[in-house]
Amino acid sequence: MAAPRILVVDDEADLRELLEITLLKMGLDVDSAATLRQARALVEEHDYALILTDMRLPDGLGLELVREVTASSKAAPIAVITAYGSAENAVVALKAGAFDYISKPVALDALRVMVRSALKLSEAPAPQQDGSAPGSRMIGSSPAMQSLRAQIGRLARSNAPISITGESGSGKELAAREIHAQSSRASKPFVAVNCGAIPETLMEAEFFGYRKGAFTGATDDRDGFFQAANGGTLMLDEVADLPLPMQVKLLRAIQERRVRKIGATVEEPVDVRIISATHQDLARCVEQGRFRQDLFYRLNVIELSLPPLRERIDDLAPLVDAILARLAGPGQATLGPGVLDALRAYSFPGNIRELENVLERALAFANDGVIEVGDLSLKAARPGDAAAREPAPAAASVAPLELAVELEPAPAPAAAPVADPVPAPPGLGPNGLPSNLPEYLSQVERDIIGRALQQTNFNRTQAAALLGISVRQLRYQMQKLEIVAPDDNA
Ligand SMILES: Nc1ncnc2c1ncn2[C@@H]1O[C@H](COP(=O)(O)OP(=O)(O)OP(=O)(O)O)[C@@H](O)[C@H]1O
Repeated sequence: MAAPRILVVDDEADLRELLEITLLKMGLDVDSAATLRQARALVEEHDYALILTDMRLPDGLGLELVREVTASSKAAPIAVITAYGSAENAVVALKAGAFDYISKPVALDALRVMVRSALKLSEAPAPQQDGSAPGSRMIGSSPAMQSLRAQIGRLARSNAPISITGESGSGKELAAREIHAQSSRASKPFVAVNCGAIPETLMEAEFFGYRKGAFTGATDDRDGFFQAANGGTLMLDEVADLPLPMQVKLLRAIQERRVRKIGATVEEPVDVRIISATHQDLARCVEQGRFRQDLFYRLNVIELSLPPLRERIDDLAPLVDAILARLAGPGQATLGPGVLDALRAYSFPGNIRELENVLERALAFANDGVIEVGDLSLKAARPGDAAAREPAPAAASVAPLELAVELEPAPAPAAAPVADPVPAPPGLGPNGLPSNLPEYLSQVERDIIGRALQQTNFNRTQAAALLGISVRQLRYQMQKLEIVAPDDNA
């Protein structure tokens, strides 16, 4: 079999030669061009496994070649070589369709990694006729889903950072996994990190790892998320929750493609593709000074927006079938009359995760695996639920099982003093005082947080805003008080 053929486009003879030698040593065939004109002629004539072009050429910009190659039917992966410190150029090239970029002075180890990654693209599994990838878990064939699949297929052929936006539970992580699975990185790890769930003090160690003895308790060397995802994809979920000091460190790691473990003296190269996701408006976070503009610019090279379930309601029936088959076994559960219509009429603020929870709960109530409208619990919260004690907006009407269990009222309160106009909260003794103050306060806090979550349909950002605390504080309290939201177990 012929060796893959690479085209190097650079007017600097020394650099061109260095690249040629490196690629030849990797067992590849190499053509080279010193101008755009020469490059165009070669691209016309041959099929390249990778094109590597400098940004500035004597007769034009490498960016022009990026645009032409990306638009052509051949669509070979094309990577750009950018001058040191010109991050903007790299971002512009990635947006124009470049597969990846490499900065001058060219680090040969990084070059080799990039070339191997490009070569693996041709080995990636081919999409099926409907545009879905083999083994895909993504269900739906609505126009919105078809367009999403096509975008995912294109994005999988690049190393550019992607920012996925979409409502809670709309499938952001699933889309990120799909991109990874269809990419040349598929055989390497996909690591998803919930940025809002890591205590601030542990962040650096979690992301970059540490050396033995770096701090008290560091009894062994440990890798961080970057090392764990090396060669693969690192998904930063709820990226808007990253504290500002960590944003600076993350930006550096992304730009330099190197990280330093805590306590280490040298940096190590890492090759990860970053996919970030949030249900917040990151641009707004930038305006509000909560998110660094430079990091936003770096993460947001390509945007992928996931439609909410209510905007692709045609997908509801196949989704219900697939979820029921997964939960009960194929053909074991069916829908009674009117159930699909009831589901179609519902707005699903929690999207597909909420649909999964609704069906799981309904199955628990269903007789002989036949789900009736009444089993869906789409309208009223159960008596005794936190939501039932407080008027909640219509959208928050589903009483999720897990939270309901967690929010079960505390042991029956003793009678409140007769003169007291306010009913005594649960857990108070006959003297109107709690017998265990910390336990009592935890219960009050648990109850209030539960109500805020119910009212906002488990949107942690909104719940935190209602309570005047940060999302981080809310997550921390939820963890401490063992409040489990339905989506935590999905
Ligand atoms: N198109 C789809 N087909 C089948 N299942 C889906 C689809 N989209 C999402 N799901 C399922 O819905 C659930 C939620 O998806 P996912 O975790 O990807 O959402 P998310 O947007 O990342 O959520 P969050 O905003 O809470 O981080 C998962 O169980 C996922 O497998």
